[in-house]
Amino acid sequence: TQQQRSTAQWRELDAAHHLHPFTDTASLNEQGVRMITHADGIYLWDSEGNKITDGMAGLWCVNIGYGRKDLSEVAKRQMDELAYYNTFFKTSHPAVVELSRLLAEVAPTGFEHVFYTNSGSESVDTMIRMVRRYWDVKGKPQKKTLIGRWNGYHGSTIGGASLGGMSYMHEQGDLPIPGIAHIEQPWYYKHGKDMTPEEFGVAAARWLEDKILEIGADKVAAFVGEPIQGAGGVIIPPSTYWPEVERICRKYDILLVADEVICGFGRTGEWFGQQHFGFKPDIFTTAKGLSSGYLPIGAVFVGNDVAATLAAGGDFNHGFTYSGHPVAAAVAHANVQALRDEGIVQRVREETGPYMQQRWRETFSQFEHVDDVRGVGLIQAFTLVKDKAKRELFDNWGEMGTMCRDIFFGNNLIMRACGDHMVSAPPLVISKAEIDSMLGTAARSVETFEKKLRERGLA
Ligand SMILES: Cc1ncc(COP(=O)(O)O)c(CNc2cccc(C(=O)O)c2)c1O
Repeated sequence: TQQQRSTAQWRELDAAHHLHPFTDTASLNEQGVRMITHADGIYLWDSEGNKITDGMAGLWCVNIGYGRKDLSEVAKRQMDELAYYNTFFKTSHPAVVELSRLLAEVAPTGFEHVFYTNSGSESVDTMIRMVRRYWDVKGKPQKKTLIGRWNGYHGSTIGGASLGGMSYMHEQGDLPIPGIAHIEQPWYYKHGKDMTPEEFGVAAARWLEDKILEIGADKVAAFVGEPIQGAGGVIIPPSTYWPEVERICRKYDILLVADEVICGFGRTGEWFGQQHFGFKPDIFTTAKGLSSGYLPIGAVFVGNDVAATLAAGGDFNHGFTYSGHPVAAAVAHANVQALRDEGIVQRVREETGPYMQQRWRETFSQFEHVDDVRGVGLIQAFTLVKDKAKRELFDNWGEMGTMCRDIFFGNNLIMRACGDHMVSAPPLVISKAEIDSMLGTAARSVETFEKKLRERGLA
């Protein structure tokens, strides 16, 4: 078993040797990390024995919940049988075949083919290369540009970070790469002005048409978007947005790609977010809930006509050592099978999702500095605002979110601050009683936050 150390010793060694993602290392090392040592269901425990409610399912990924010994048993059995072999050079293995069959079953109709990666970013980079290859094979090699949204998130590889619309990422590494464009995000609360949500949804989709005409449809390869923008702060487009986006993509003959890394595998109550919004992409990218984070694995679901076109093009010169890794594939198979056969996705759609959405709105609509209370299935958020009546946001975007997030964390409830949006995406196995308990803690935390605002004369 693991070497037992004091929290202080863990912290010291971590500070000495471990570089964390998306972190200001110097400031982190001043405060020291929180050592998470165990987890079960929707709960984490830290090295000081504190029990923490994980309102974020890790990083939006532990859909099946923590502590599933059946998954660790599958991992051990597969590792003992075949710990690794590759899927290059005309070889395959039972684990990846069984996973591929299962994924074709749970996928929306028209998706029979899956390409494997190790992460969401690698799924996005794979998609970028597939999309450009598709148009080469179609004899339109000048169709290269992919359009994403500002404040969209598609990962941290060169391609994913370029396609994403986080400018603070573009500034580091001279991104975006050539052939990437962005349009404004469908954030009704900020851009909706005097339009109804339905009118705004169409208007926001038309921004895509404007961009296509600006670039030239003959140069545009694809439009890429998350059904609901996750890391951008749970930006839920009006119902009219995605059908209008799809219509525009068909009109100008550009591929439509859904990034389902967060929305996939039951998060919205449907298997995939595209089904909640009623649109059909040509390709979609996944990771996270595919294995519930138990092992790193991603998958690109390739629509039948894109798959046929790629196949007609002979060698597709792309792939990874661990594409279809046997242990990751076996665990993903067990995870997806459980999400389906234990009725977990169905329960989100029919029971716990509706319950969370009702209780979430009841809990947060009462606060003076909370607005745009929103959510679908088990992904939900609200925005911290300066003046609700005027729909006025706070200055210094993100400062209030950080302060509020720290209050939550101090109450042993993990939520995520994306700017001044407070967001939550708990494991899909959360019960109604656990929802009530989580929201009780959350309400107390927001009360403390508003008290702090008044003390600082900000409210
Ligand atoms: C829509 C989407 N696409 C791609 C990725 C990249 O996946 P990988 O990280 O596995 O390469 C993501 C990942 N999303 C993500 C990753 C890490 C942190 C947070 C956060 O909200 O704090 C969000 C994502 O949300």
